[in-house]
Amino acid sequence: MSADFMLRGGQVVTPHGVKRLDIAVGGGKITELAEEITGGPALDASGLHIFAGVVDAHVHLNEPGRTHWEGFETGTQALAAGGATSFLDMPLNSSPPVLTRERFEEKAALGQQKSLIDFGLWGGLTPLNLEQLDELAEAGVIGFKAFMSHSGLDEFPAADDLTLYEGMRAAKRLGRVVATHAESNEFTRRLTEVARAAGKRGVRDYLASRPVVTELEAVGRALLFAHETGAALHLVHLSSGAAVALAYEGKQKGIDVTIETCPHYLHFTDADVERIGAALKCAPPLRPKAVQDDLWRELLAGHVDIVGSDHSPAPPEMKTSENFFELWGGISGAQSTLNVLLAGGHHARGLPLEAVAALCALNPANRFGLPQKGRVEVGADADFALVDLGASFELGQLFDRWSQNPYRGQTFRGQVKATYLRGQKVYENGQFGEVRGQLLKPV
Ligand SMILES: NC(=O)N[C@H]1NC(=O)NC1=O
Ligand SMILES: [Zn+2]
Ligand SMILES: [Zn+2]
Repeated sequence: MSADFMLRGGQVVTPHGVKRLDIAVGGGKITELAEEITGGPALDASGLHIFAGVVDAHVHLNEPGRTHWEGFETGTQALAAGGATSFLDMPLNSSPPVLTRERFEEKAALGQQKSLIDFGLWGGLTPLNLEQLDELAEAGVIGFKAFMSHSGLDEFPAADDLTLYEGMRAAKRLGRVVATHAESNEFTRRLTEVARAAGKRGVRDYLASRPVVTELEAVGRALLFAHETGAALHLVHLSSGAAVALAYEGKQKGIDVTIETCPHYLHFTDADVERIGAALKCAPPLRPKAVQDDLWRELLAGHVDIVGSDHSPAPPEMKTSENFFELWGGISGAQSTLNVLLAGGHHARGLPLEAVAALCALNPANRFGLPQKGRVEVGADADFALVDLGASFELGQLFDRWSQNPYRGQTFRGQVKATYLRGQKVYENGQFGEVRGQLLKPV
């Protein structure tokens, strides 16, 4: 196929290392990678690193039903500005949540109208919809998301043990992954009740109501069920090095498990929650520095598979209260995953660039059945994030729905200059292209 254009002169971050390569793009795909490709037209990428577009496996865009919290338009602008070319949307906090084929089709249609980048949809696994998992798989969900503790929304109830176990049996049969929010319901609910009954309402009281042991207990149980059912398990947003270590032990014993953490656990600590407040409330909560150090150690050892943003904004009135327990739990981070991995990972801790690319692009694409995504290789989609690796900057221009973004004003080294989706420019210098995303189904 003749090329539509070339990207010339860039340092290309391939799964096999960083190389000075030219890239030819034709029909939205990468058609050739070579040290020198002649012909034109060409874009000059000299001085830049070319990463595969980020595949953000964990995003809440809340449309339909809670578009005013965050929707496809602003949410995907933020993602694209952060170098993402695809994302996997969670079945909540859109309302009603994606528990049936009908809700899947509804959200898929909205995304195809409004999303700037490609997207897949998670379906829910709750006690309400065990009977609908087959139709969701047939419709094309990436996998099934279950909460092991209260989700924050009564319309998406937590999966009790039997629901989770039966859900995993079904997922195994259907060839889909089960993703779990792993915090113990028993533990977190009781600790919350006791604290609130005693009139506690501060940041430290909230943090103390969700200690690491509540995460470890749930991770252990999810691993047990995955072991017993043979299901593929994806542990979302692990917040502690100990939880990663426990899950990695399970993986080494042969459990089919992947391990996710989020940029906020890598970039912020409990001390930041005290300083910044509501914008950093999340569950599981941010941890002390020593726990964060453990988490980085696990990540640098290669025990973390995926870094996803868990972007989950809410309107300011839900992020404003004298009582920290009453605030919405969820962090706005769609735009800054690469920044955190490049500054905190590559520059500060020596994380190789191909490991950065694996964590936020290649590994999620592989895990969730998207072989055309997440890699700069011939035949893959021409999805790129063009990065000025040496540029230090203050993150000021944020495109997500609300201003309560804890990354505002943070300084990073490693800046996304432009993003290409299937060969089309979707973002450059604060401006967005006319591109529209397509629905991704796992193969
Ligand atoms: N419902 C929802 O978005 N919950 C997310 N927010 C958060 O802080 N943790 C979550 O799981
Ligand atoms: Zn969660
Ligand atoms: Zn989430």
